[in-house]
Amino acid sequence: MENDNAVRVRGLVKRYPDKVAVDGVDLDIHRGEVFALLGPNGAGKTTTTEILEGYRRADEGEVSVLGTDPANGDRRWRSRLGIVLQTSRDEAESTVLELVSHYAAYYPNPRDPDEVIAAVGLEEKRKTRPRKLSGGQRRRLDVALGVIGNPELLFLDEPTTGFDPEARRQFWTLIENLRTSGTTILLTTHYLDEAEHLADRVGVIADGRMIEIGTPETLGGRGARTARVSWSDADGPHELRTDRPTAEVAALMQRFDGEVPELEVRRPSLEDIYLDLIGKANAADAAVAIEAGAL
Ligand SMILES: Nc1ncnc2c1ncn2[C@@H]1O[C@H](COP(=O)(O)OP(=O)(O)OP(=O)(O)O)[C@@H](O)[C@H]1O
Repeated sequence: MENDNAVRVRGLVKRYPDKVAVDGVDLDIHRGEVFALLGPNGAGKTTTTEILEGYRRADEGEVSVLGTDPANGDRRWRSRLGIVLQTSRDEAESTVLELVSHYAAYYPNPRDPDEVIAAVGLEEKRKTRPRKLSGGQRRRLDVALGVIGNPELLFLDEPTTGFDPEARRQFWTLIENLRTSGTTILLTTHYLDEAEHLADRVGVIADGRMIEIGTPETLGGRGARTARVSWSDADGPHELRTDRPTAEVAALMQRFDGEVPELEVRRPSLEDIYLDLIGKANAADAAVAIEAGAL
């Protein structure tokens, strides 16, 4: 029987000749959640997801995706996945509608091509050939092809790279709708606001290792970190750190007898926390290298 997790990974290792790309990763992705994998360039995100998708073989570890080891995944198993790769395909001579319909025919239980095209905001481009689409529109087409098979688990590798802000917001709505309909989603992204907006949980990977997994609100102790209250007066800008920002703001209001100039209350953003985690991981690696006499 399949367990409750869409993805279960234990001790995953992948070595390339001159690099350990994935170095003992553990990961659970619950059914129905949006999980964002974050990490700097070269951290091992794509390698990890490609192993989950069955495109690469693990060297060590246990991997289960929808109850199956991807190394043994058959066509039926594959039809339950949706995959949106980083680089888009270039099917030259079909229109958007023809292409999406063509992909639909590969799946036992596809979505309606017109509905999917509308959901990604390409209705007006139904009759257009992909090479005539803008970069952002092509990405939407990629997403349409990824979801046409009505996947239980959708892999999205940097899906909104090249999107304008409006397209990104529309895409987020699409993902939220997929999540509502029960699709499990593994997202890799370099946009921390995207992870914050979409993900139930995020995992931060650096140099092949999973440094931390948590919700966007609590990662790296974020929820417990102190707030910064800043304002200005005749002496210039001021800032203080406090666990009781409301009381500080109330005191400032009294002092200024109303409006506090340039008042701002700020808690660490997910980006602050992420950079902190990555910085600590780099520092730990450097310390190990010094100890080993490598630096
Ligand atoms: N086919 C390969 N042969 C050799 N080394 C590889 C291969 N694919 C990836 N690597 C190396 O493995 C490491 C992890 O790469 P990976 O593509 O998984 O990182 P990533 O986190 O997805 O990065 P990005 O954010 O840039 O997409 C990198 O150092 C990369 O150079």
